[in-house]
Amino acid sequence: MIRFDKVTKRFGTHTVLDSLDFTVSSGKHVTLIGPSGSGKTTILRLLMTLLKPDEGTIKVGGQYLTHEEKGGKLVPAGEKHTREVRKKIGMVFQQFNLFPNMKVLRNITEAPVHVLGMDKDAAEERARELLDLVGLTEHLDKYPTQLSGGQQQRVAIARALAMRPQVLLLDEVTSALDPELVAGVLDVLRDIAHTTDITMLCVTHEMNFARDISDDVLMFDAGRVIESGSPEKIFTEPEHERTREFLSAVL
Ligand SMILES: Nc1ncnc2c1ncn2[C@@H]1O[C@H](COP(=O)(O)OP(=O)(O)OP(=O)(O)O)[C@@H](O)[C@H]1O
Repeated sequence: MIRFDKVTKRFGTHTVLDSLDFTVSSGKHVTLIGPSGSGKTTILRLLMTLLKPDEGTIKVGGQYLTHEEKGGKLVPAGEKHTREVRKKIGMVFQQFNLFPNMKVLRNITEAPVHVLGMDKDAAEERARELLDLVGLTEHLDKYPTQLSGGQQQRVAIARALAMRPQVLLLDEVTSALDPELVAGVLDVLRDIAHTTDITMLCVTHEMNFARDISDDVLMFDAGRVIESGSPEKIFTEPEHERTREFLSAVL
């Protein structure tokens, strides 16, 4: 579902991703862990097309994201092509990023109606289902500021799902929350992971979160995946010295 093929990303002379290869199969929940500044968020920003790779290709759902095939050749993608492929991806950010001037229900229906051209009633029906899924049915008529951080993040999850993405990117989604609100958000994500066939790629510093929802954990260091495997393997029997050092610092 996601394929990075020899992706290099530089900021000036700093090579953040160094000929990076990795894949996330359809329906899998994969977590990226690794030291701060190692390039995890850069991977998500590339997928959101907020950044472009300097070298290499990225595929989502079998289609090139930043390139397209024309006359048998691979050329940089036009905006229309990128927008189409990008629609397969939803993202939840650390800082919820809800529209402050819109009530909860409208936060969720806005993009389906105005970007996908969905019928307003159908979008509202779907939004109500999603609010039920994230446990916020009784809050649909409130503004974001009337909700706790955990509730706002659950709205942000519903909003991302309203676009019916095939892939959900989660960037440090619990790190801006007070500790007592983390569990509610994790429960919702666990539920989504277990009851839908959505592909998930998560970046997190919370190892319990990684353990809870991942099929696979990718340990990332100096722009490359240095080790990958099931959460049990990575957390209990890491093979690589850098993984052991990293885990002993964070666990
Ligand atoms: N727009 C940018 N311009 C210049 N340098 C950048 C930019 N974005 C990221 N970087 C640098 O790229 C490196 C990787 O950043 P990134 O945010 O991807 O790391 P990370 O692994 O997600 O870190 P953290 O765990 O702290 O969020 C860092 O050294 C960062 O300073």
